[in-house]
Amino acid sequence: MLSETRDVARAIDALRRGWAIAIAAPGETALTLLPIETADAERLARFDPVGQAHILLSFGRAETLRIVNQRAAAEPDQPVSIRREAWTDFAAATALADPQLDLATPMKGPFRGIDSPAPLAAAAALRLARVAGLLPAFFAGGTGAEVTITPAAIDAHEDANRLAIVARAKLPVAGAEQSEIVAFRTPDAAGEHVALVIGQPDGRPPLVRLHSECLTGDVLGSLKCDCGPQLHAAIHAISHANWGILLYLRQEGRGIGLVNKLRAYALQDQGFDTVDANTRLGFAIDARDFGVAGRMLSLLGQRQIRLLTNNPAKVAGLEATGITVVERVAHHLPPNPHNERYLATKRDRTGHQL
Ligand SMILES: Nc1nc2c(ncn2[C@@H]2O[C@H](COP(=O)(O)OP(=O)(O)OP(=O)(O)O)[C@@H](O)[C@H]2O)c(=O)[nH]1
Ligand SMILES: [Zn+2]
Repeated sequence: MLSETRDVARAIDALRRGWAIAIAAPGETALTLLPIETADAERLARFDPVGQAHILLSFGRAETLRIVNQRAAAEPDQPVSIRREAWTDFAAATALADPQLDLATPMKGPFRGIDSPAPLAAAAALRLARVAGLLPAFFAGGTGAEVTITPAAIDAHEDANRLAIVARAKLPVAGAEQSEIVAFRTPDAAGEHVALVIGQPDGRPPLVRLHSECLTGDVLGSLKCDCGPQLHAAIHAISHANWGILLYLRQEGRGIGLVNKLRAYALQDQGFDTVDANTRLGFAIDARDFGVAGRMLSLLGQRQIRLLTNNPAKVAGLEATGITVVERVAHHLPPNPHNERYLATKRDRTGHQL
């Protein structure tokens, strides 16, 4: 497994450089894949010299493009494969992959859906695109893969159970001077998650906040979301409660990565809300893996917690990992004119208790 997960790291690197990879699932022939976002016309010509390749999109993206209606067999959350027609040159494929171009290129198609020659590999490819921070859209079925991996190796690469504590030190922070920072990582995946343990255990379940990284909110003070104020208010609330844990999870943009989150912001500039923006890009509304948080709490010896959140899906996601949430504690911050719509969408479309 060691060399297989190393190959996944090589595959992620290849995708980001615009090189082809292959995914071989049990019982399927290997599917070669060229990421549309990082390819170019020349690479496409090399990948698909005779025009045999097809295009692989996520269900949400295909639905946005009105492709799935023509495919009775299409099932939600299953990737959608369409034929590469004579008109589907590199520029046309880019317009299929990137929703930022939807308003500029409204006329697309006609499309012809096909049965994927390798559905398990296709689904794994879309998972890997998210991990790589790329648009989930590929040319598939060409030649010239740099590396071949399996879906199981992708899962192992992302396996939260492989997280371990790698460093810990005292870290006095504003609002909580008696704090210790604990760093976690896995042998493979890039994100280094941290926990801030505030105060001393007092026998009661800790007050816990799961904070997902938000560069724009946490560092730049963005007013588009509520992350920055929530982060600081959480530290104060935990400090006030005597003891608890802030988990700072490297799951930017609810797990789609910074660049894709900024693409979602660009779609919001065009009028779409946060939920529709993610769907148009081809991602789940919330792509986070709460197994990471569950594993971190277990490693800190805390399996019963009080959770600071307005998001019932977070409670459910954590409980599914074996952590008991004895109490949900609301975490409301005053809205501002820039995040009013975002907060309303969370309330109306993702079940937040606001
Ligand atoms: N994809 C996407 N991510 C966003 C957007 N706005 C904020 N985020 C990300 O959402 C995450 C914030 O989630 P949390 O603070 O854990 O909040 P939550 O799931 O809404 O639930 P609470 O615990 O109630 O705050 C961060 O990773 C942000 O980067 C957006 O418009 N699109
Ligand atoms: Zn934010």
